[in-house]
Amino acid sequence: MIHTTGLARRFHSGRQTVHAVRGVDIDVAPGEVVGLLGPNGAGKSTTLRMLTTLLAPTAGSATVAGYDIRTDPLAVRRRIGSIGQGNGSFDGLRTREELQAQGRFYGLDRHTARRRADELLQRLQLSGQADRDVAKLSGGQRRRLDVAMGLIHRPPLLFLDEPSAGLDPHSRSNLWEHVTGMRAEHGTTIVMTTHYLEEVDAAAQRVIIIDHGRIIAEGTPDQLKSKVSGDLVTVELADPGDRSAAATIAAGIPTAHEVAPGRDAVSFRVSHGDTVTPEIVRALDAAGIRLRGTQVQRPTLDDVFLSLTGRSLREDHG
Ligand SMILES: Nc1ncnc2c1ncn2[C@@H]1O[C@H](COP(=O)(O)OP(=O)(O)OP(=O)(O)O)[C@@H](O)[C@H]1O
Repeated sequence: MIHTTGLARRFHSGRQTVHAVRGVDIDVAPGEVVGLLGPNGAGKSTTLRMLTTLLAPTAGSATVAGYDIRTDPLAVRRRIGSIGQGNGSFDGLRTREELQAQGRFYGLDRHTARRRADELLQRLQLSGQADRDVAKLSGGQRRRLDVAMGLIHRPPLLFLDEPSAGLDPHSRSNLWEHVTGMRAEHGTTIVMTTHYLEEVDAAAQRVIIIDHGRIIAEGTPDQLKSKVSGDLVTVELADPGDRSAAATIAAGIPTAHEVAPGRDAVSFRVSHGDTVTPEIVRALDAAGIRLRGTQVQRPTLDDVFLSLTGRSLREDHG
């Protein structure tokens, strides 16, 4: 669905050259949901703007939905939906009309455009605004209309650049419900960026981590997390006096590392916490050590970024 080779973009600002994207190779298969993750200024939006034909690359090549972004940008545009940062809607129309006009623009007949517009207005909680002037919508309502505009023609490939920005939690969850529904029903391919790591984690099958205009890692969220030092397993002891004996048993587990006895618990890292937990519970039980509980904490995508770069994504995004 997407194939890029050495895709790059630089900008000249004053005397300086900014290498926003420094040659990325991206392959996305039909039906995949891929998240682009990286700190502010990493090059995510620039990459999406090239793939959606809004910006010409300065080097490299890309085909999107079967067409070359350089030679066939119009063919690309007809096959994609794009919900970008700061998409503007046109003023002067009412909300429903605007959405229907967008559907008609993409070749839907009047009846289908109307039906889908009403469905999206309802899903994105804009039914009450259907007959209001677009110019009179609040910021959040306009944002939801932008989202609806990107979805009306049910594109086989959807780009979402920070789709949740400016949406309240309720609208955000409606948006994701609709997007995942589209994928389940129509096999929509989705490429997204979001600052909400939990959204990438929950929705993306594959994550591409970008930093300083380059891809520094990619894989499923689980693959990426398993490259980090592993899951944190904590066993809580009924008797704090058992902690050194428990720590010795934990240290004996193959692959266990960073064994840390606490006041009334012992924690350690292993690559697969869920499989190791029953093993340590059995070993502690056999040694007569009683437990109050166990916990397995999976690393987050932020831990992954931290281990790759020494910086936290959250430092940028709050
Ligand atoms: N039109 C432009 N002129 C000059 N520099 C630009 C331009 N657009 C982007 N840049 C620079 O290119 C780099 C990458 O920007 P980009 O917007 O792609 O990052 P991003 O990963 O999407 O960040 P964010 O998460 O903040 O949206 C930044 O250093 C940015 O300042």
